[in-house]
Amino acid sequence: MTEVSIEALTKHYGASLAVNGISVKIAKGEFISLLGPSGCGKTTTLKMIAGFEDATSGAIRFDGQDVVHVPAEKRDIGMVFQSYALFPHMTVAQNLAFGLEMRRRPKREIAERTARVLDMVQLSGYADRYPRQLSGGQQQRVALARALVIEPRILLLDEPLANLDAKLREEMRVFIRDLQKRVGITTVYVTHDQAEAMTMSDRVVVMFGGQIAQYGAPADIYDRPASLEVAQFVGQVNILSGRLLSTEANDISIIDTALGTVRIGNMPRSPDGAVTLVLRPEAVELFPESAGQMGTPATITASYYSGSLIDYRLALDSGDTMNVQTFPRSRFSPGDRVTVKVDGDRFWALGAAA
Ligand SMILES: Nc1ncnc2c1ncn2[C@@H]1O[C@H](COP(=O)(O)OP(=O)(O)OP(=O)(O)O)[C@@H](O)[C@H]1O
Repeated sequence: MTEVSIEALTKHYGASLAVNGISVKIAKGEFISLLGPSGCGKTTTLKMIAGFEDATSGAIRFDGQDVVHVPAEKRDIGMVFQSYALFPHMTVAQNLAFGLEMRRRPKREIAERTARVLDMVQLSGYADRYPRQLSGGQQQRVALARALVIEPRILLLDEPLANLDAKLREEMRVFIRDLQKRVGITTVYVTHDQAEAMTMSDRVVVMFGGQIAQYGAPADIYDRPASLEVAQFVGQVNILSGRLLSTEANDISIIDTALGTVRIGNMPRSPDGAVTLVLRPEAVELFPESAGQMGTPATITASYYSGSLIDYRLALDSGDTMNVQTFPRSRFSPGDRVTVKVDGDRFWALGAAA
């Protein structure tokens, strides 16, 4: 297993800055995702780790050794692309054997390793098929097998599931993650799909405009986003403006919001006392007004049913609007009067220390 350390890595394409001084440490055997919108520099970062692009400046270390000047073929990387990139005129077994033949491994070893890795990706019976005789998901598993059969130090995947349909994509997430854990290989995964990054990764690097906006465990990024941009990129969010009323001795701030007073720890100091709070739609509970619960009164303005969940839009009596997501246990209709309740620790103040 290999530790990867990226330090102040920068890439210019002419005058444009694709990657702007990013630093990331990836522990041995860790699975991290580079997550961000199109053009944020994910693929360029991956290509620099692989050695397909030269860095303009900065360091990339594998177990402490700077590989910036090591050519791609000597970096010992396994790579999987969105497009599979299988050799169409070769069978599955030949596709897998190719990298080992290039490394001049003995025939017997090639046969053994190919069979073992095909078994790992559950394609043992498919060795003699050609790529065109396989489904998209099977082709991607062959691409994964081909990357792993050379027993690389690091596995790099660039949007590997983007060509698959939604259901298969979800199955493949679990498949790749399980396989990665079994093999125990340090892995960097590029995606613009937040659900994919969240479900698969130990840690997620959120990138915007060539820079790192946040690097942390999925739950930290979701529950304690570093900025509004991160909060919005990784899920739906309600934004509430608040006003600091007072601060208690234990550094708990009391904040006035449209949902009542909220207590928040480690708040950043703002000169005018203004605070921006974020609240995930599923952190909100709704009760019929007739139930007489304590909370904030509101009216349902729209509802969207999606099977397992319902999304509501609602208008608070104060005039603020909110999105709420619930299980379809209690069904409300537009016009219904409701009481809104939120557990105090579900609020997150932007700029607060995580
Ligand atoms: N070979 C190149 N020459 C010039 N500019 C490039 C080149 N490759 C990438 N860029 C630019 O660098 C920036 C980062 O591109 P990159 O492909 O790394 O983004 P990305 O986050 O992977 O996006 P996507 O999800 O669309 O692949 C973009 O502005 C892109 O236009």
